[in-house]
Amino acid sequence: MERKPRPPSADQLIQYALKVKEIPVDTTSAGNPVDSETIIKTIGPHGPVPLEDTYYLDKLFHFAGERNPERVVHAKGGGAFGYFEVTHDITHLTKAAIFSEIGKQTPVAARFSTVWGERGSADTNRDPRGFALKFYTEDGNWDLVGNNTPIFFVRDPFRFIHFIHSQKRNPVTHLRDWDAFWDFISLLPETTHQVMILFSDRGIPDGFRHMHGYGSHTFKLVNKDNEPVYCKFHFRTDQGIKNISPQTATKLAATDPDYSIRDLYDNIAKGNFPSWTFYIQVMTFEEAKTYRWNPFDVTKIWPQSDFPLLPVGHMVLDKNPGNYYAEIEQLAFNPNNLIPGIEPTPDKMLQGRLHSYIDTHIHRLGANFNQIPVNCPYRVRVANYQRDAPMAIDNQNGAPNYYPNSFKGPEPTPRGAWSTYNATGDVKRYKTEDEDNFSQPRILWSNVLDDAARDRMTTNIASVLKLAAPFIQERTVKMFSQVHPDFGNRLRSKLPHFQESAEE
Ligand code: HEM
Repeated sequence: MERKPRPPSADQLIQYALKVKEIPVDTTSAGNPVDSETIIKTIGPHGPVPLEDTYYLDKLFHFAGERNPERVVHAKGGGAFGYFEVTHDITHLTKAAIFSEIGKQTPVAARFSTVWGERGSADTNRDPRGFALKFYTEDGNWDLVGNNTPIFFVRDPFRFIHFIHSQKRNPVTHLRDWDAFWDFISLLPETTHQVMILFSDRGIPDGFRHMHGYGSHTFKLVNKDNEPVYCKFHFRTDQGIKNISPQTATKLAATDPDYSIRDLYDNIAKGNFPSWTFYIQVMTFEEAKTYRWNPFDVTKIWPQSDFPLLPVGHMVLDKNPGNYYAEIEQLAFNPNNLIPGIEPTPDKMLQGRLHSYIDTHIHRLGANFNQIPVNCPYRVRVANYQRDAPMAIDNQNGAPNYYPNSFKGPEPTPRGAWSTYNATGDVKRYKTEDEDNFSQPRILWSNVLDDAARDRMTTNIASVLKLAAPFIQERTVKMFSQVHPDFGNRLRSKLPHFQESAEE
C-alpha cells in the first residue's frame, strides 16, 4: 500500500532537529547549568526531597503559571504572517501611509478564530470566524479586527455581552443551551440577517483559507486635505469560497478538531501561500445622509450594486509562527489601533468596541502587552509617558516621565488628530427598534440563495432549533416568516414540534 507523505505540521520536531548544529546546555531560567531533567534530589534513595532542589522548584513554579486566561470570545484560533501590497492608488481618498504608493509592502500578522468555543474546541463548529489583521506600518500598528461576515448579530454594543452569554455555556449545566440561544435571537429580530448567514453554507468554512474577511463596520478614510469619505473593508479569498457540510464537520470535530489550524500551517509550510484581494467600498457624506439604509448599522451590508468594490491591494501569508504561544496566543488586536487616514465613525458597535480591547489585553496579557514582540509597533519608536508595570522591557531609559517638560520629552503632533465633525443632540439612550430588520434578509433569501441553498439553511436551523422549548421555536419561526412566508413554512415542516401540534 502506498504511504501518504506526512504533512509538514507532523514533522515540525524533525525539521527543528535537522537545523540544530550543536545541542545547547540545559539551564535554569536564570541560565545556570543543570545536571538532570529526570531525577529529583532526595535525602537517601527513598528519603524526602530537600528544598535544595531549586531547579525542580524553578520548573514547578513556571509550570503552574503556564496558562494565561483565554480570550473571552474567539479563544480558539490559528495565525500566520506575511505582507500587504498596494496594487491600486487610493491616495485621493486616504493619507494612510500603508496605501501611499503602488507596490508598497507592509508586514502583517493574521489570526483567524472561531467565536463561542473554548481554547480546545473543534475548528469545524458552526460559528462566525474571526479575521483579525495587524499591519505594522510606519505610523504604528493598524488593526482591522473583523469577521468572515460583512455584518454582525446586534447593532448596539449594550447587546453584545448578552448575545455572547446566550451563546456560551449554561451557568448551571455547563452545556450549550439552545433555549438561551434561540430565546435571545428571537427576542431581537435584528439578529435575523447574521443568523441566516450563520446557518447558510458559509457557516462552516473549509479552514481559514477559503473564506472572505470583512472589517464589517463602517470606517472613515481621510485624505491629505482632510476630506473624509465613509468606507467598508473587504478581503476576498483568492483560494475561492469553500465550505464543509454539517456531516463532514461533525466527523472532523471528532477526528481532527484542529482541522483549520493544521490546514493553514501545512499549506504555508508547503509554500502554498494563501492570499486575499483587498477591496474597499466608498460612500460620500452626502450619500450617507439620504441612503435608504442606515450606513452605520452593522447588521446591514452596503449592496455592491450601489457601492461597487474598488480593488486596492492584496495580502499574502507566507510565514508560519516560529512559536504559537509567543506569536499567536499573545497577539493582541485592538480596533482602536488606527493610523492617520483611517478613523472610526458613528457606527455604535464600533464605538462600543474602541475601549474593550485594551482592557481585555491588560487582563489577559498584562499592562505591557504592547511590548510583547508580536504586538510591538516595531517600525516606529514608541515614545510616551507610560512607565513601569510588570514586564516593562523598554521603560524608555532616562527620558522625562511627565509633560510638559523642558528635557526633550516626546511632543504630540497634529498628524495624530482625527478629522473634526459636528455632533449635536440630547444625550440619552436612543431606541433603535424602528430599524428595518427584514428587507436585507429578504433579499438574501429571495435573490442570493437558490432553492437548494434555502433548503440546506432551513435544515441547518431546524437541526438545533428543535432542541429549544416549543414556545421559543414558535417565536423563532414567526421571526423567520417575516423574512419570507416560504422561509417560515419550510422551517415549520422540518420541526417535529409543529408536526405533532398539527396531529393533535
Ligand atoms: C461591542 C461589541 C464587541 C465587544 C465588546 C467585543 C469584545 C471582544 C473581546 C473582549 C475580545 C477578546 C480579545 C482578547 O482577549 O484578545 C474580542 C475578540 C475579538 N473580536 Fe470582538 N467584540 C465586539 C464586537 C465584535 C465585532 C462586531 C467583531 C467583528 C466584526 C469582533 C471581532 C473580534 C475578533 C476577530 C476577535 C479575536 C481577535 C483575535 O484574534 O485575537 N468583535 N472581542
